[in-house]
Amino acid sequence: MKVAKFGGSSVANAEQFRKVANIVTADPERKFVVVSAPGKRFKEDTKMTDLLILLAKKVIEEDVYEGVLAQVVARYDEIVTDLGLPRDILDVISSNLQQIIDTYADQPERLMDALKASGEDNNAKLMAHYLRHLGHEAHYVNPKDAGIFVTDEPGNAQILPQSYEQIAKLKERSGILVIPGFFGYSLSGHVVTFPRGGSDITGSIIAAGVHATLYENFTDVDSIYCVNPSIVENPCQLRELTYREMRELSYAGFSVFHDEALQPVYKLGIPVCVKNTNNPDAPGTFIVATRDHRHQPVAGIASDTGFCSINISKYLMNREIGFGRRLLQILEDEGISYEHTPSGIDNMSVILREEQLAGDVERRVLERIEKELQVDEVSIERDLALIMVVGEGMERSVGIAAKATAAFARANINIEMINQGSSEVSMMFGVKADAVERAVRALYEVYF
Ligand SMILES: Nc1ncnc2c1ncn2[C@@H]1O[C@H](COP(=O)(O)OP(=O)(O)O)[C@@H](O)[C@H]1O
Ligand SMILES: N[C@@H](CC(=O)OP(=O)(O)O)C(=O)O
Repeated sequence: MKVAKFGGSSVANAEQFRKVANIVTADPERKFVVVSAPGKRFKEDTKMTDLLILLAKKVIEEDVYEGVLAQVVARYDEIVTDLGLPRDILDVISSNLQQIIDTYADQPERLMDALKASGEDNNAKLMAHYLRHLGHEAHYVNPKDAGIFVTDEPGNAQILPQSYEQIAKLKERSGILVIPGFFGYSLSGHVVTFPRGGSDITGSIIAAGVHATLYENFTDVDSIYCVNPSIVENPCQLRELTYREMRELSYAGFSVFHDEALQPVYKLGIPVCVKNTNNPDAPGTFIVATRDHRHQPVAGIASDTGFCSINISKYLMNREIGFGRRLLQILEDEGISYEHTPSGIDNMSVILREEQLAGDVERRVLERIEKELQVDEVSIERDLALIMVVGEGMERSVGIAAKATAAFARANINIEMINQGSSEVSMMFGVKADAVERAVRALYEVYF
């Protein structure tokens, strides 16, 4: 049995719904279908989730929200009308949205999560309805009914391990089961969403729970490419990636698959296949436990912007036992997570996402570092981008770093920092954000 997850672009309008129905019904193994909320229909379009976030903000700020609510319903109306489904479904959707607004008007976090989740919830109801309309046995399954129980962290849920036992029972149900992605329920019964892009996580949870033979992740590209296709035109397609490579690449910027979505499946060795809804005959990319990396030690190059580096120097830092711990404790006290900590004998840098230093946080952190650690100097370097070169074969290949540094030199790009983890599956380069695309292209030239 397979789990097929369809991303927002795959369910953005009626034409996409038809493609999904064709794909699902073409293979009787595709029993579990996970859907996202409608995504963008064209480049400048707004994703349903973003529309729902705007709606929640308007309600929270006690602003006029009816116009945005009407836009949300209009998107479903377009799908219902084009598919020729009965219009009373739209009344159910409208009253469901109004009920969420009325119930949680004075609980902003709950309202935000419930409205965000409604995007996938209503879309899953529509998809099940459409499959039945075509004559197939299909059922909408609410995540509570499926057994998806999560931590109570609004917008940042994590699956609770006890969920899997109940999810396994889905196998006993008949027909195609359509499950909304992106959210679960806390043990106290509240809707809680995963981080953005989290429908991939739902698909993986269901795949692990039912011990699927394959988790198919349908999106809008033929495969995972070795670099982001918006940076390099027509880059090489990857046939296979390992779980470790994909985890590193998605964390570092390959937004095609959520970086937290591999955790449920990798322990069970369930393969993931990323495929194109618009071209389902293309073989796609398989994410598996091992691959033959002899001919291609580097699997991919990912990049992301929005980082900064807190640079600290103190003479004889190397003699001060506990310096690193006390520095990281300051960040922990502020709830800040960090990415890397490159260090020298008398200096240490902490690289983190810039947005975490918003408001008063930056001043507090810098003051505490100066006062409590008695440093000689502390400064912040902004507008950094991180580039991650990833590949299982890098560990056994000589000259990978040399190729990168030579490529940067030829392109006249200054490397702000270099870091390599002990697993040697990845190598990180920090550059100024305005040079990142040139840097990725330069690396692509030498590795592929
Ligand atoms: N290395 C990569 N390979 C393929 N796609 C990538 C890569 N990096 C970024 N992407 C982007 O990811 C997009 C698909 O992810 P997403 O927009 O989340 O799709 P969905 O709507 O199916 O959830 C692609 O259209 C592409 O622009
Ligand atoms: N709709 C949610 C969850 C999701 O996974 O969407 P998509 O499959 O379109 O990335 C979001 O936009 O974050």
